[in-house]
Amino acid sequence: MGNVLKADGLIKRFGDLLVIDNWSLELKEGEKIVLLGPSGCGKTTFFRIVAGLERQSEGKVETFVDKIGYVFQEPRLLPWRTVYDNLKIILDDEKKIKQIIGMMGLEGFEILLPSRLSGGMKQRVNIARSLLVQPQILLMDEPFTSLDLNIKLSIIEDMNKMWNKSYFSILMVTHDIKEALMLGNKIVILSQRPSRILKVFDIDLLEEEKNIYDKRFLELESQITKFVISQSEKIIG
Ligand SMILES: Nc1ncnc2c1ncn2[C@@H]1O[C@H](COP(=O)(O)OP(=O)(O)OP(=O)(O)O)[C@@H](O)[C@H]1O
Repeated sequence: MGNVLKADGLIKRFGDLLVIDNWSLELKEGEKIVLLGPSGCGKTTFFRIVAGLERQSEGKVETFVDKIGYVFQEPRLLPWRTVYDNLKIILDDEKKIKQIIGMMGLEGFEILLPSRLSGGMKQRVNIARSLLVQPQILLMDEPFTSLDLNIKLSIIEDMNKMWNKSYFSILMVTHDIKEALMLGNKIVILSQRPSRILKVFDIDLLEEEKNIYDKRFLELESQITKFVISQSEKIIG
């Protein structure tokens, strides 16, 4: 498996403010990495650097693909266009649109305007838009923050099914350990700003263990929670 993304000794400052302090990270083909870190530690800044919207201060960030998708926290749908047309504007290909509508659980919603959709359905359309162009890397910046747990878990389940079929790489940012465990093959724990990579957890949960009541899921959740708390106590103490 080759790398699709590689960050090496990445440093980012805004004026005197050191935000990202020496991150080195590799995302491999078909890998799903979740960045878990406190507010303001530079997660969005990292995504902006990867997407070419921001420049690093020092170090290297390389991508080895030509298509990167970006899912923002708030769905950015055109309010005057239907669900179908919000997809068509990205890619005018009826077959692919129908396929993605099916995979993201949007059947029956095609002719509705975004104002008629729940927050979860809006985010499903938003993700469908990003996946329509078949990106090799999908960046997801806290896409489920405003959604109820059962809704976010059901969207992640559908995303995992899509990933099983097309095998793109995902880099997601979240504050939520359950969400991270449901999606990620790896969870990268970040410190407070100036942020460093504190630890990387390899997640080897089987498909049937990706369930918030599963014993191994709960064990991993508790292990990661303990680690995160021990780190924040170090800072407070
Ligand atoms: N263009 C900018 N100019 C100056 N400071 C910035 C700029 N962009 C971000 N910052 C600062 O960099 C820090 C990191 O911001 P960033 O949005 O990357 O954090 P984050 O980890 O994504 O936070 P959150 O989880 O709250 O979204 C913050 O202190 C922010 O104020």
